[in-house]
Amino acid sequence: MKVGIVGLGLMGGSLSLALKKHSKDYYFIGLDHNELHCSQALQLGLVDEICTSTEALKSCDIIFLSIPVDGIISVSQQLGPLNDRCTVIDLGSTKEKISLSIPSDIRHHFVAAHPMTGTEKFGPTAALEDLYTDKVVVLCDLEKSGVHQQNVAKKLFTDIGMNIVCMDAKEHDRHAAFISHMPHAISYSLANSVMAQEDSKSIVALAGGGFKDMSRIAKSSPNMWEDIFRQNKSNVLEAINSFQSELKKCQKMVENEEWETLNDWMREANTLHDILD
Ligand SMILES: NC(=O)C1=CN([C@@H]2O[C@H](COP(=O)(O)OP(=O)(O)OC[C@H]3O[C@@H](n4cnc5c(N)ncnc54)[C@H](O)[C@@H]3O)[C@@H](O)[C@H]2O)C=CC1
Ligand SMILES: O=C(O)C(=O)Cc1ccc(O)cc1
Repeated sequence: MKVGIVGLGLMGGSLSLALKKHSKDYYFIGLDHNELHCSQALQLGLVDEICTSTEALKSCDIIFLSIPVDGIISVSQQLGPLNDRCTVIDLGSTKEKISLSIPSDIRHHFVAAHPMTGTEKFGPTAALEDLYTDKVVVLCDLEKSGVHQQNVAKKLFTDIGMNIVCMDAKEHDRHAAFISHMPHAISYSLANSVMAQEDSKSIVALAGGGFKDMSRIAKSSPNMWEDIFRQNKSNVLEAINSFQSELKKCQKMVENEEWETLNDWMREANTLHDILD
């Protein structure tokens, strides 16, 4: 089975490691516009071969697009005619613009997927063999994918231990804005607001677990997140608005010394972890 991976970073590299762990029958061809990432991917054994154009991927059974979400749209427009059995799977964090932008003559080759797992690290050296194990992958607008392509994607994600959830791309993007994209916007804001007030010495001396937990994802790739905020702009703005209104509530309760109301508001927030844990 020949597998092409466009984008040899955290997601593409981890996928290669997970598939290799599951079976020895895969041969990986990698494509990445960063030469250092290509040599690191070869060195780390993430790919067997590097190619320099999408033309060389046309003989692959499966092609993964694991590059930032605007890149996914441009590459999918350059792929051109594909052989009948080829399945193209994108791993982008947004789904609606991607699903709608794939040229209609090759739309059935595509499966729009979002693995709900990742880290704040990026590049080939961030790849992890178990990143996908026991995690959820959302498959979007699956009725637009060919039957063969649906089956290939479902089998592959199941083989690496993932649980599949299906929904339409529009619905996905709204959920993702609240549960994933807004938390990243908040973490970047937290990091910048603390750095604007505190010098690095005090941050190092005083940073406790809570601050470290909340600012971890502020280390995430700006290139990746710029594209996500652009593609999911209206949902992200709605999510930020709703967060701002909660923060304003907190501000007002402290300002007006409404301690009991504040206590109830925090008790309500505590119940999130009855759902998550
Ligand atoms: N980082 C995360 O936790 C998650 C990321 N995703 C999605 O997965 C995709 C990949 O993200 P990561 O692997 O984290 O990023 P990454 O930054 O670790 O890797 C991306 C790789 O693609 C290369 N690249 C970028 N544009 C390219 C292009 N046009 N042609 C060829 N190579 C190109 C970069 O040089 C880099 O090696 C993104 O669409 C992201 O939204 C999805 C779930 C989680
Ligand atoms: O590092 C974390 O906790 C993340 O939340 C990573 C992440 C980033 C982007 C996604 O689309 C999904 C997961």
